[in-house]
Amino acid sequence: MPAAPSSVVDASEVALSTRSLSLWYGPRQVLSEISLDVPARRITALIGPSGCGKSSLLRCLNRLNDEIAEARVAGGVRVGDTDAYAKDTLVHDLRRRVGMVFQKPNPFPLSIHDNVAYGLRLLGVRRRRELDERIEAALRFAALWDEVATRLDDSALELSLGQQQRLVIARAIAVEPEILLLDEPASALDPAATLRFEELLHELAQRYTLLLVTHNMQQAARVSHFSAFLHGGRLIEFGDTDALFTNPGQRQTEDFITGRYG
Ligand SMILES: Nc1ncnc2c1ncn2[C@@H]1O[C@H](COP(=O)(O)OP(=O)(O)OP(=O)(O)O)[C@@H](O)[C@H]1O
Repeated sequence: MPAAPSSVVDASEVALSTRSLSLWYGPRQVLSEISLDVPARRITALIGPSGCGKSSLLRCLNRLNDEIAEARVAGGVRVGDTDAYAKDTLVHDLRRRVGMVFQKPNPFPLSIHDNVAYGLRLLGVRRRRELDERIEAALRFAALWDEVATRLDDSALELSLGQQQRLVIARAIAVEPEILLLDEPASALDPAATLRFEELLHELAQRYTLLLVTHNMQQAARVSHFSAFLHGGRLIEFGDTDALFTNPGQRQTEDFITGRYG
């Protein structure tokens, strides 16, 4: 694939890339020719006004838009060496490699243990000991183990929202993804849980590539290494977060981050 015009990183560090990615819902085009290289093991924030296509872009990356009958995609998405839209790409494998966390925590109505075991069992992990070890490792990495170790058989729905969001992260990382797509994952959390969650994002970025949609500019500036600004379904600017926030290259970016619109 040719290099993205907005490329800011060495190709060896790219975990996921899009080339001229466009998306339509029926006749309406909502993404136009997006070419983006997402750096590996870094946090990239996707920012932009409501309706600019941030969630739609995330859903193209693990092919969740396949579930929307009228959605049509053009252009390319690569995850590592895999062409996400190739005929022989297995969608369930792609979604294991590219996990997703939504705004509202969505634990299954199962026990805490079985939520994290879910994907592992689908992968064929059956032995109790291996399951338990991997569940503990995932819960520890998601900074939830200490709070749930003695109540793994309780319903996940009894956890607080902040705990549920960390459980969903544990569920996602238990199957060893490469990339986590996070769609406003902290917006339902209170300020203390949000701070805690942001610390967790930093921990996660040591091992995984994170792509984070956020409406909160302070959060984008605080937690992300790179930022991509979308407007009207187009990628307007992509770069190092500090540089983009202090010295935006485009007028539209400046207007957005200074709160002049959106
Ligand atoms: N399933 C769908 N069918 C048709 N149109 C859709 C669908 N989902 C989103 N859209 C439209 O696509 C455009 C982009 O929406 P999207 O949710 O991706 O934007 P966003 O930047 O994530 O917005 P927000 O910040 O408000 O969450 C919007 O105009 C929206 O109405």
